[in-house]
Amino acid sequence: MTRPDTPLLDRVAGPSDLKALSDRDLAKLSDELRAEVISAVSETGGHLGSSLGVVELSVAIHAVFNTPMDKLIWDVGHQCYPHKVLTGRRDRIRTLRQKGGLSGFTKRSESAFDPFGAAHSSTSISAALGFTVGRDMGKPTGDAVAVIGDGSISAGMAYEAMNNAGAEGRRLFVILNDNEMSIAPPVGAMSAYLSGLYAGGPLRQMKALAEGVEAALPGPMREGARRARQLVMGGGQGTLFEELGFDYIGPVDGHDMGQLLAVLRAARAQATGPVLIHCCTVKGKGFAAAEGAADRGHGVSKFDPVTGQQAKSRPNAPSYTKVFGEALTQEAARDPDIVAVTAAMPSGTGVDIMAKRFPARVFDVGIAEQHGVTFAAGMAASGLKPFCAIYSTFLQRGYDQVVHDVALQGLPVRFAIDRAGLVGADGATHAGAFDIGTMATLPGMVVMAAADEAELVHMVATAAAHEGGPIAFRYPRGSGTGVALPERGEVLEIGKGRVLREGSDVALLSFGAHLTEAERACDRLEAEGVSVTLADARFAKPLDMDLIRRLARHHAALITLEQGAIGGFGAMVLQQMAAKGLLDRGLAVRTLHLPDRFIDQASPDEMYADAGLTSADIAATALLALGREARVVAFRA
Ligand SMILES: Cc1ncc(C[n+]2csc(CCOP(=O)(O)OP(=O)(O)O)c2C)c(N)n1
Ligand SMILES: CC(=O)[C@@H](O)[C@H](O)COP(=O)(O)O
Ligand SMILES: [Mg+2]
Repeated sequence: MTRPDTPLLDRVAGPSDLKALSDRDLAKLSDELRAEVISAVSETGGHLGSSLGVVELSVAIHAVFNTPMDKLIWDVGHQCYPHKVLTGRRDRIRTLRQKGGLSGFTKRSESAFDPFGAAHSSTSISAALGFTVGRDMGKPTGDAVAVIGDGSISAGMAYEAMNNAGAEGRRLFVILNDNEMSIAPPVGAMSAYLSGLYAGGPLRQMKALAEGVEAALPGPMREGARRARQLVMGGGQGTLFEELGFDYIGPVDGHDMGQLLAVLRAARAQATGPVLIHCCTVKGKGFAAAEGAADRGHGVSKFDPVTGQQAKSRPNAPSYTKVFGEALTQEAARDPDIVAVTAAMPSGTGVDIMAKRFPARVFDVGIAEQHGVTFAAGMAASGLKPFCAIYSTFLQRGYDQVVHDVALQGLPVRFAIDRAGLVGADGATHAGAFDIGTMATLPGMVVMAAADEAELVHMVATAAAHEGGPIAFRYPRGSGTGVALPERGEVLEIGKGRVLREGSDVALLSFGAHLTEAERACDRLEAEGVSVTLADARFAKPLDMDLIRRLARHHAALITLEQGAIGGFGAMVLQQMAAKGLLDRGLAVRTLHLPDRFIDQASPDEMYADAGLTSADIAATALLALGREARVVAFRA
C-alpha cells in the first residue's frame, strides 16, 4: 500500500495515474515534477527553461486528455522533459541527451506517448491536423493536441497549417504556449500582436465556445470571462486566430492548475472544430537562475541545482561561431554594404557580435529560414552584400529558396553554414549532414568548408569579395583547433586547394574540419611506413581538378574525407574524376563520409566513431586501399 506521505510523483507510473488525483494534488504534483526536472537537468544539461515553463501544462494535458490514444504533439520538442517524466521515462530521465539515453526531443521510436518526433520548429499543427484526418477516416486515434510556442508560431509553416485547419474545420486543439521568449527575445509583428493579447488580461476573448467554457469555469473567473467577452466581442471583430477559423480561448495563466484544468476540460467537452487555447507562461518558471537569465535558461550545461551556477568548459581555442562573428564584423567595418540575416539565432550564429556594432545592418527574421533566404536574395539583388547565417540543419527549411530565389538568379548571397557535421547532444535532428551535397549540386554555387578557424576567417573574406554569384562556407559546432588567427582574412583563389604534407603512397583529400583527424591518420600511417600526401580541398565546388589530377597520378590510392552525408564531397570528386577519365588507370579510390543512416546523440567524438570516421578508420581504409590488409589489425585493435 502507498503511504500517504509518499511523493505524488512516485505514485505516477503513467498519465492514467493522474486521473485518480484531485485537482489540488495535480497542483502539488507539478511542484514535485518541477523539482525533478531541475534535478535531472542539473546532471545532464539541456533545454531547461522551456521545460520548466510547461510543467503545469504537461500535467493538465495528461490529466484531461487520454494520451496516448489522444495525440499530444510538442512543437520543437525541446520542452518535453516533464512530459517524459510523466509518461514512464522517469527512470531514464538522467540519461537525457547522453549516448544511449533518452533523446532531448520527442521521438517516435522512444515511446507511444511521442506520436510525432520533432526538434525543428513549427511542425506540430500540421502533424496534428494529419492525425485528425486519420481519426476522421477511421484510424485508431483520438483527439490531437499541438503545443506550440510563441517563437515557433512565427514561422510560415504554422500559418500554412492554421490556414488549412481553419478551412478543414475539424476538431483539433492548438495550445499556444506564450512565454514572450524565443531563444532570444522574440521578434516581429506577430510577436507584438500576441503581446497585445497577453496584456489584455485573463480570458479576454472567446467566441463559439465561449458560453460552454465560461459555464465550466470557477465562479469568479466565469464572471470576469463573461464581462470580458461581452466587452471585446461587442465590436464583432475577433482575434487573428478566429479570422483563420479557430475558436480562441485565452489568455489563460499557464501556471494556474485550476484555470488550466477548467479550460481544458471545458474545451474538450465542447469543441466541434479547431480551438486555440492561449496560455501565458514564464520560461524558466520556478528556478530563479533560469528565470533571471537573458535566455531564461534556454539551453544550459550541467549546473548546481541550488545556485544555478553552470559548469564551464574551458576550451583553449575560440569557437568557430565567435571567429565567424568577429571576422564578419571586421569585414562589415570595411564595407558598408555588408548586412547579415539570422533566423532567430543571433547568438547561436554569432551575428550578435556584428549587431552590437552595426545594429541596423543585422536582421533577425524570427524562425523563418525560408523568408530569411529570399529576403537575403532581395537584398543581394538591390546591391547589398548579405551574409545569411543559418545552421546547416535549419537551412534545409529554406532549400527551395536557395535553389529558386538565389542560385537560379545567380544572386551573390553568402551562406554562412554553422553547425556543419555532427553536433553532439542534440543528436540526429540537428546534424549538419546534408548541406555539402545539396549546395554543391546547384549550378553556380561556390561551396567551401573551413578546416580550422584561420581558414574560416579567410573564407569570410573570400565570401565578402565574391560578387559573381552565391557562395557558401561551412564550419562545425564548438571550439576551433587553436591555430593562430590572421590579422585580416585573405581572399582565397576560388577552386584551389592546398597541400599540407607531401608523400607518395596514398593521398588523403580532406574537405573541412575533419582535417585534424586526417592529420592523426597520417601519423598512424607514417608510423606503419606508408608515405602520405595530405591535402585540404577547401572547395567542393568548383573542385581543384589540377590538384586531384596530381594526386591521382602520383599515388596508388586516393581517399576523400568529409563531415557530411553520402552524395557530398566524395561523390563530387568521383563524378569529376570519372568525367576526366581519372578512374580508368588502376587508382584505388575510397570516399569517407557519414554512413547512410541517422546517428543518435552522443559526444561528437563518439558520434564520429559510430560513423566510422576516426583516425584509425581513416588509416585502415588507406591500408586496405593499398592492399595492405595485414597491417589493418593494428588500427582496429
Ligand atoms: C526550423 C527551426 N529553426 C530554428 C530552431 C532553433 N530553435 C529551437 S527552440 C527555438 C525557440 C522557440 O521558441 P518558442 O517556440 O517560443 O519556445 P520556448 O523555447 O520559448 O519555449 C529556436 C529558434 C529550430 N528548432 N527549428
Ligand atoms: C532546440 C534547438 O533547436 C536549439 O535550442 C538548439 O538546441 C541549439 O543548439 P546549439 O546549442 O548548437 O546552439
Ligand atoms: Mg517562447
